[in-house]
Amino acid sequence: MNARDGRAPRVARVILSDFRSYPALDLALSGRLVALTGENGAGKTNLIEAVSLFTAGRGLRRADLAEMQRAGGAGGFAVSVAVQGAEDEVRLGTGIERLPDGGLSPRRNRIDGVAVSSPAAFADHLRVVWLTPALDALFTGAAGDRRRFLDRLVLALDARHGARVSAYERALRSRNRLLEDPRPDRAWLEGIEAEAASLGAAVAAARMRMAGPLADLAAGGRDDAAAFPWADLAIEGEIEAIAAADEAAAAERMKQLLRDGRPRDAAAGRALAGPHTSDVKVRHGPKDVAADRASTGEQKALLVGIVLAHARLVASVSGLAPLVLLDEVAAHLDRRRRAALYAALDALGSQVFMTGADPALFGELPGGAEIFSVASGKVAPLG
Ligand SMILES: Nc1ncnc2c1ncn2[C@@H]1O[C@H](COP(=O)(O)OP(=O)(O)OP(=O)(O)O)[C@@H](O)[C@H]1O
Repeated sequence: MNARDGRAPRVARVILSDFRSYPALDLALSGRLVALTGENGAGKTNLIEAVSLFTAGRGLRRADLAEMQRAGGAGGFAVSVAVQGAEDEVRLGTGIERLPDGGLSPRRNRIDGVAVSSPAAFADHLRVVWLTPALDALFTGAAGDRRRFLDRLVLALDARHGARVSAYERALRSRNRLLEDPRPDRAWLEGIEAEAASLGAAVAAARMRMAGPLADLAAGGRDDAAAFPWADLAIEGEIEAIAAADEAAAAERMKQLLRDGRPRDAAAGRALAGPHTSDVKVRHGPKDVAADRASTGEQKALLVGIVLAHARLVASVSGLAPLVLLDEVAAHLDRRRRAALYAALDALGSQVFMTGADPALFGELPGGAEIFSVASGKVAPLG
């Protein structure tokens, strides 16, 4: 599906109150390409982090909410966005409040002023995908970071995935605690292992449901394939491999792994097998990207390729062309790749927020793009 044929919601206004470096901001946006420029520490990432909160999870820094309240502010913070959809505008709000006893409220989320229990509800109105410098080490860093990245890709499609992963990890922890007892209650142990097994199989199946179509979509001729080649994400996990064909069989296998692994896991204090230990092997053509020592710019181009394919997948599955947040991406691409990126983003139909210290990075942006300068908690059009 061409994203332009579907719904392509656009953030038309961002209002921040006591969010990180912003005491108060009310920013109107008229376009689909938004570039934020300004010196290091100016607040560019803070602004796109605020927008990233309108997804399931904790946003693009994965920070604690308490950390987001402005230092020196009254306590708490509020972020809201006006999202212009195909027919109407909807106001999404999130934040934490300072309570009379001095503590902080739980996160409060609202859609058009009506409370919703979880940020997952925002997915009906807005999907958001992002690429940040934290992902620069994705190919060469720890397996846990690749798993989290994979789960984030799934989460943008299926807002329940976060709860599924947390429930699986909780079940494993309960089972591991039971194993600390030399004579654990057998029925209880089997019950909790069965629960962990079915949750683990569901996590694995959700990953595979995302990875297959992502690869298919990336393989299907992209104009930008020369600039942003496809990096194949091969999930290396036994349970995932089984779950791809049969989730019930994966749950059975996982149950068996837990049962057989009891002595070993008890000694280790953790479960040594299952989808929480899977890895993602990233290949570019016949090459293993980690072992191949691709340059920083080449790795960035591969990451952009993944994000573009993911944005297209989110658009085709959800019917909503996602908002794309690209933090400090442009600076790491050569001129040819920058031009290809801007053309690809323009064709995608998504709204895009980009950051970069140097306004010259955004020189090739198509007409209609808005470039802002960010400084000391203020955002003003450049020009
Ligand atoms: N809770 C907070 N309260 C007040 N200020 C904060 C808070 N959290 C972060 N900041 C400030 O925000 C600034 C960082 O902003 P941000 O990361 O958005 O910068 P940036 O413009 O993206 O810079 P760079 O180009 O270096 O990435 C820092 O000066 C930091 O002290």
